[in-house]
Amino acid sequence: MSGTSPAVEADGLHKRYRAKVAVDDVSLSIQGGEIFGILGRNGAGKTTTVELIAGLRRPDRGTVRVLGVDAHRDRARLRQILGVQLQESQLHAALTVTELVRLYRTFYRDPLDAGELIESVGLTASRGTRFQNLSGGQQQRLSIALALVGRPRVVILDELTTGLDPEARRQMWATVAALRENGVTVLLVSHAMEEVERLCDRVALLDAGRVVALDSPAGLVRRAGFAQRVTFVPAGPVPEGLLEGLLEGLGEVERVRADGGRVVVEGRDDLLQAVSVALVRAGVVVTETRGERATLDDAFVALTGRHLEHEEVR
Ligand SMILES: Nc1ncnc2c1ncn2[C@@H]1O[C@H](COP(=O)(O)OP(=O)(O)OP(=O)(O)O)[C@@H](O)[C@H]1O
Repeated sequence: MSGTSPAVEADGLHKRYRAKVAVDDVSLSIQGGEIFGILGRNGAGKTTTVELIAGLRRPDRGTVRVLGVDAHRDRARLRQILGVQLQESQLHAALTVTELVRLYRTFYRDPLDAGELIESVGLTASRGTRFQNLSGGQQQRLSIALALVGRPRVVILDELTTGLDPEARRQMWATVAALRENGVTVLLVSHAMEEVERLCDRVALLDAGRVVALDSPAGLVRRAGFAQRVTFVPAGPVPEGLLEGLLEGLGEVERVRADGGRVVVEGRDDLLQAVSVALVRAGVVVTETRGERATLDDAFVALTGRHLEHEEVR
């Protein structure tokens, strides 16, 4: 591969399941050594997109090249350069960690050493444990190990931290960051914006099968249209329009709106300080004051009118 040709080039991908268009004209160009994220709501078409890139599904239209290899015409060569960890991998439940790694080693010409690989994902102490008896986090780590066993130059990881506790999630992020250090290109599918913001060099936001924006995480967050947000609840009744009038006069404020009982102020710079001082000076008592940066979710709302993550009932 020359230094400038992309590691993954997907062009005009389209996939329909009967009446449902899952992927609608998706084109992506991923550079070597990038951690590239695909972020979207449940059902946005993320998994279908990466299955098309991995050569596991045939597109109705469009082409995929991974390091120059046609993903649909040359599956045998693709398998040697691409590692794939998909959601809910179907592994032989009765085999142990070591047995599974040994089995997968036989699929590749120049596989990694079994013991070193198991060590690198922190499973040495569990190497004799059957897959079905591993914790969720251990199963995830094993599935990453199996995606890496053939020394792939490109790796696809789909929802790698879903269902993991915070500690296991952080370990997984460290594993992915280490892949980039070794020059591996990573295509990371997620609906968790924190994960994508931390790890990815660039992100494609997918909605209803289409790429609605593609940029660095910071570049995407700028699409939110504001940098800071302050919310608070007035302690008592406030005459209508008073707060809006007071706050809209501040240089840092871009927008003020009511959201139920809360007041939401969007703007920039040290918004929290500016708003707090103005409220104190005007003698308005407030509670539950919170200042936060704009996130990828705010950008997603600005682009699509909907939130990224479902409002799940907890
Ligand atoms: N095998 C299939 N047959 C029919 N419809 C499918 C099939 N696989 C996916 N779909 C539909 O296609 C759309 C895209 O699904 P896909 O799994 O690619 O989305 P996703 O963004 O990965 O979602 P999730 O985050 O829930 O995994 C969804 O509406 C889904 O219901």
